[in-house]
Amino acid sequence: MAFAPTTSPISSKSLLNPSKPFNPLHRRPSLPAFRKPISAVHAADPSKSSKSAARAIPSPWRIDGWKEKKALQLPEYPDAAELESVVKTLESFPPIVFAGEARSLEERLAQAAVGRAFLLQGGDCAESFKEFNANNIRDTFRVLLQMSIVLTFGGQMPVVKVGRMAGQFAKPRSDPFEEKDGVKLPSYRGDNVNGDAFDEKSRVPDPHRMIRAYTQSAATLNLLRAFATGGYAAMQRVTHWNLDFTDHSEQGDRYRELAHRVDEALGFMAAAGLTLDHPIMTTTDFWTSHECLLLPYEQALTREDSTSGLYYDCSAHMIWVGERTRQLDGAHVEFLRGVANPLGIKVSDKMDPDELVRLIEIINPKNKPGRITIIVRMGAENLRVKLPHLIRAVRRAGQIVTWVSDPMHGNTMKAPCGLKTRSFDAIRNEVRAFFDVHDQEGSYPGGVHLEMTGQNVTECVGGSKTITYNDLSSRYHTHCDPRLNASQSLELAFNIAERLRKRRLRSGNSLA
Ligand SMILES: O=C[C@H](O)[C@H](O)COP(=O)(O)O
Ligand SMILES: C=C(OP(=O)(O)O)C(=O)O
Ligand SMILES: [Mn+2]
Repeated sequence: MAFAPTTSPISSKSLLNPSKPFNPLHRRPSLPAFRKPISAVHAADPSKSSKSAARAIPSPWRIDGWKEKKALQLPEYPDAAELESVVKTLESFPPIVFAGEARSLEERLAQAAVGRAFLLQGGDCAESFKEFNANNIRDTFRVLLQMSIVLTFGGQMPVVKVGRMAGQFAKPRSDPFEEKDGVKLPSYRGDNVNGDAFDEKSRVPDPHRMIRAYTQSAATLNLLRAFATGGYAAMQRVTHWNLDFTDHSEQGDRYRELAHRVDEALGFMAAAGLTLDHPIMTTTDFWTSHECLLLPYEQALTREDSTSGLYYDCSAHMIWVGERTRQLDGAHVEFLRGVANPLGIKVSDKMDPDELVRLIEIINPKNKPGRITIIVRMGAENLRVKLPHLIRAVRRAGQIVTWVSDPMHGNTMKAPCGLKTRSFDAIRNEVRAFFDVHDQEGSYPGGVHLEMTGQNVTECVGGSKTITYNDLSSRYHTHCDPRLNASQSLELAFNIAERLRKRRLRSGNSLA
């Protein structure tokens, strides 16, 4: 349970000494044994090239070893001493999450890898300092709860809820500069780095922003924990989670109908004498995640876990490497291979199957189930062509991964008004293609990764409460990419639930 007390406290020794060298291959014998590491298999196979054998013996990992590699998308801070002092301050702060929580998420993701659970990962493209308030946090949490009920009902399997929340503050950009009316300035890179106002001062990277991001993440997680365990998320409140503006809409009605069915089932269970006040019914599991981009911040929050001897990036339960920073010999991959959190890898149509296998081998040499989630984001058409090759290569290599669809980032376009948008139809089509390919390949669609909000924004076009290009500017609040609003998110959840239901009926499979 993510928000239950951890069984593996962080040692004070490690808090004082976060930079002790550590080799991820030297794990404690008490850890569960998994399959033979793939690197070991390769090393023992004389037919493998010496290049492959060399890959099998990675150099020992150090917490700051990434600094010796090429790092893309990192800001250049004007004052190195100021950066150093902020990093020192962050190192002295408590971790935001505990290692034990990350481990329990990894176990859940291992279930999703084999079709026994489904990941629902969602939240803002970029959290912001300006929009930091309780209502925003509550509304996104609430729509995720609603979606998870819809998905649980369709799939009849546990839904693993992970927010792009409490730390999603740093953004990679396609262009290092932004130009407006003949003025050229460095691009906005997320509130953890610089400001989004279009003036020279705002765009200068400021390390002190990392302190603000840390405190906002801690406060956000505190409220999420309170909602998750303090009664708000109790199953008996399933009919209360409707958002005001979905009250009189198609998606609101569909949700209400389903919530009443759940409510009736709870009534039946209570009448039959089953206790509904067990924590399973009164609390929920919720984890946090963000892109592991701003390495000085991530390093500063990385601590050695005294129980396992492993290093965890305690800025979030799960972190992922972005499409733009996943180079095999790059700084981000170097950092990630040494932290024991469950990790995501974003994958576009540019990913070559062999490269994916090598990347997985680098960051999961022990082939630990649940450690690697492949987040596919390439648009429906590309996906139908490319994903089968990726699935086959990974399967051939014997690697265990959780396949997840991000139907957002391969579908970004410019509306005639100049705003970035995404069409609901294109998003739905990519999810559909993702399920079709897994049906065809006999593999498992393990989850979805969405940019979404509980607010009634107008950022993506389409959906049953149709948003047109003309509507975009009325409530376009995102700080980076366009998000699904609450109604569009629910609508997509109903679509996905239907696919999960069909798979379940076809396989005659139930978890019971
Ligand atoms: O969120 C993802 C990326 O940071 C984003 O898609 C980049 O957007 P850009 O192409 O406007 O830089
Ligand atoms: C930057 C992101 O995605 P990608 O790396 O897939 O472009 C993101 O998830 O916001
Ligand atoms: Mn994005």
